[in-house]
Amino acid sequence: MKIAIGSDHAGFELKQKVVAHLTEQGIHVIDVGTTSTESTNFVTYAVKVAELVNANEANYGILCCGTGIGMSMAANKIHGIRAALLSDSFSAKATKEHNNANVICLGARVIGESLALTIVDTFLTAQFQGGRHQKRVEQIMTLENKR
Ligand SMILES: O=C(CO)[C@H](O)[C@H](O)COP(=O)(O)O
Repeated sequence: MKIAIGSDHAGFELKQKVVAHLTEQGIHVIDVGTTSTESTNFVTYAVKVAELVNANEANYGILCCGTGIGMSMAANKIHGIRAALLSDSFSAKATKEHNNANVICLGARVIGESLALTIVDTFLTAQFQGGRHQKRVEQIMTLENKR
């Protein structure tokens, strides 16, 4: 499995924790930056991660900013991306099982490191259930074709 990950300055420290956590598990991580806590703009990293997911160079994307909100807004503007802003493990499981999310967004100023890592693990190990959810995911994808 390959994971693309990115953050702005506010999400940088959490991103580093997630990178270390995934690398320890032998997961291939593509880190698109940022590389410090120096102020930067989150949209740049949301686009880089989204493009890696769309190019199938990464199976999933993880985005960290202060709230996760801006990252989710930006990522969801990119064709093919279904980004979920997560702050609990129930939703982390459900968004893979029901929505087949391909990007998750975390708010470093909202949730702690431990919960963030639990959310990441829960999302990555859950499986899309298909069935009744397949049509709903297709309906979401149809929406972006109408834009
Ligand atoms: O959460 C975010 C976007 O949703 C950003 O991380 C946040 O807006 C950055 O704020 P600041 O420039 O004041 O550190």
